[in-house]
Amino acid sequence: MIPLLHDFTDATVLVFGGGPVGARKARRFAREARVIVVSPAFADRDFGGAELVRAAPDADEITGWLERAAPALVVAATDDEAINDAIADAARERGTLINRADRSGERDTGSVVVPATVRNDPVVVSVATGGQAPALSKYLRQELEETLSGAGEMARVCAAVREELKSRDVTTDRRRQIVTDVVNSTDVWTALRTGTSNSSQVIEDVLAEDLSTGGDRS
Ligand SMILES: C[C@@]1(CC(=O)O)c2cc3[nH]c(cc4nc(cc5[nH]c(cc(n2)[C@H]1CCC(=O)O)[C@@](C)(CC(=O)O)[C@@H]5CCC(=O)O)C(CC(=O)O)=C4CCC(=O)O)c(CCC(=O)O)c3CC(=O)O
Ligand SMILES: NC(=O)C1=CN([C@@H]2O[C@H](COP(=O)(O)OP(=O)(O)OC[C@H]3O[C@@H](n4cnc5c(N)ncnc54)[C@H](O)[C@@H]3O)[C@@H](O)[C@H]2O)C=CC1
Repeated sequence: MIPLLHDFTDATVLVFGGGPVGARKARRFAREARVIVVSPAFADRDFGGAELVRAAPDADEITGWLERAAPALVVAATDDEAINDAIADAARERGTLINRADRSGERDTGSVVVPATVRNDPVVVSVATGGQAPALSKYLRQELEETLSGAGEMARVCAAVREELKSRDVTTDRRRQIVTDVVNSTDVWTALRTGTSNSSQVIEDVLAEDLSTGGDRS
């Protein structure tokens, strides 16, 4: 499987199953998509503001739900394997992406996996284990949270520095070198992580340094 980032803005995600797993998937997609969760019962969990629809569709009613909701992605998170099979079949029939929460290993066309994800916006890192050890994905996600601390700020610093240097009379090679130096600078990481210097201060310092070295460091 090959990881891709998918923009779900303005799209609908249809989740079947209102247990803890359905809730987790709903929360995940609700940060971007319109999420509808269909289930006869709902766990006392946070569904991320998703629309909850109380119903227990039979296998032959699933296609109707997909036609009405026209989702970009369907999540099968019920505890009924036959229903999950019907959901996967109906999604495949429509060419809709399908995530089965009760399967790992071999996957059919159009099926997708939800990886463990850590964000420090706009930076995002996802982990998967080929379905072999979701608990390991979760563990590594927790480990990565520390590594990613300050990475969002660092991304904003790099973007601002690149933008500003593009408008100055600086060669491409030199611009790339400066940005690479910033990313590799322990001092900048420490400043951003500890808050001793904020991103605008760091940007100012880096650009002042460029001016003072006359732009001929390449
Ligand atoms: C294939 C996949 C399909 C998919 O759901 O997309 C899948 C399938 C299954 N998960 C199962 C079990 C558990 N899943 C978790 C947790 C997570 N599972 C997630 C993803 C995935 N799970 C996809 C593969 C990702 C990969 O490749 O690693 C995460 C990363 C993302 C998310 O769901 O949001 C989220 C962590 C989020 C986080 O915290 O960061 C825990 C731990 C816990 O709940 O604390 C357990 C119990 C411990 C264990 O068993 O490992 C079972 C057995 C069910 C049973 O025994 O009946 C199946 C079915 C099977 O294996 O057949
Ligand atoms: N991918 C993952 O991370 C994990 C996946 N699983 C798998 O996911 C399944 C769901 O896990 P939980 O949420 O813990 O189970 P659960 O049993 O707590 O929840 C299942 C939900 O499906 C609903 N449901 C039953 N029939 C339905 C129908 N016809 N239409 C819509 N909803 C229906 C139930 O009312 C219940 O709310 C498990 O059976 C297991 O196979 C379990 C743990 C983790």
